[in-house]
Amino acid sequence: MATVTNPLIMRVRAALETINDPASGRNLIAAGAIRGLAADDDGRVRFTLELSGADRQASEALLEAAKAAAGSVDGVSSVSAVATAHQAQSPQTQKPTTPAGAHANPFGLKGKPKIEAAGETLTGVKSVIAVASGKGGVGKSTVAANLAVALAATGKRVGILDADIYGPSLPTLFGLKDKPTMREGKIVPHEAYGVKAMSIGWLVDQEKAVAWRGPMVMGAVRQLMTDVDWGELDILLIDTPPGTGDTHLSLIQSKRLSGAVIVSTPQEMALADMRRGVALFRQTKTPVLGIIENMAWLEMPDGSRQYIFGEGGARKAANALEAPFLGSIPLYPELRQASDEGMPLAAREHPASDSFKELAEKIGKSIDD
Ligand SMILES: Nc1ncnc2c1ncn2[C@@H]1O[C@H](COP(=O)(O)OP(=O)(O)OP(=O)(O)O)[C@@H](O)[C@H]1O
Repeated sequence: MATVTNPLIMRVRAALETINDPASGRNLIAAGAIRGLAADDDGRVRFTLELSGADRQASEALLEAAKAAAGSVDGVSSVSAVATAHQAQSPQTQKPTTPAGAHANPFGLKGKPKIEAAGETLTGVKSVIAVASGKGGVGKSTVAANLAVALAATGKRVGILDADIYGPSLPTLFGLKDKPTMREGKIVPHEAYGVKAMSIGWLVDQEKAVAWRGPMVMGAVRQLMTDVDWGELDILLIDTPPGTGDTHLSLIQSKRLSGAVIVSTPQEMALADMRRGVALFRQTKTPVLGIIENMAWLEMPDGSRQYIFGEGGARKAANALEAPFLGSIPLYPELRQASDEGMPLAAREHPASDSFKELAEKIGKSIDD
């Protein structure tokens, strides 16, 4: 294999390495799916995405993700790419109800109901909103859980689905340890703090989940969207794993996302990853409802602010991306403590609750408009 020395191409390759090919379980570069990658002096990048185990819908989603990843690289002015997918199954033999590349029953549920076709899922749910972050550990799950509680307090019927397969935190954040029950072949979500709550952590043994590859992850996400009895909801928040991977692709493929909210700290490293997330959602025509800055500052006893991760970075990045800036959540030791104790701070009196309430009102309004 020829050695790549063009720095722009090397950066694009690195970006493409963050996208997984669910069929092979390897990243697009390692899977050899990227062919003819080239860039000219003006930063115009082109490549062909060659997939052998994906159907048209899956390859379209992967193509969009690959274009978004390449397009988010510094120095890239445009991306031109096409997919040449070979059908994994012929149209006659392909089952229309399970997307190609997705494992049909990763939880091994007994009496597993039929996975419905995309478009028929979550019929009682008005808006499905993904909560995403480019980087891990920025407080995405904490924000999602508290936002759900704050949204419920505004009178909306709210559900939260913790789809962070490799690090589910909702059981801890809501203090719910018991597995959910089944009713008429559907999983019944827990109810806590006025919110219907479901976590992949209740269904999957964490030690096994770390070894899950793309098809299992995609199947799990599909099942969580279709096999949970959400009933009638105004908003379903989906807490996704950090980065842009199989979970995001499954959600995009389901065509049920009404929008995405992106959480970031003001730190430049987190913002760079956040831009990639924004690019993915935009390229797949998922509206970015806005950006939330978490851990924005630490309030000192004298009332001054310490900007531990830098000042105002997420607001500036949101402006540059022309995405709505929804607001900032400071660093509150009580927020961490309440999360560890399984009692979301948004359910109590605290300045953080006011911040979550403001965010909830903005998000509620953006989906009502
Ligand atoms: N504003 C905040 N103030 C204080 N602590 C916070 C704040 N936001 C999050 N935390 C704490 O930071 C840690 C990481 O938060 P969290 O698990 O929500 O991040 P995440 O982005 O969802 O992580 P992952 O990458 O594992 O999905 C937790 O201990 C949480 O309690």
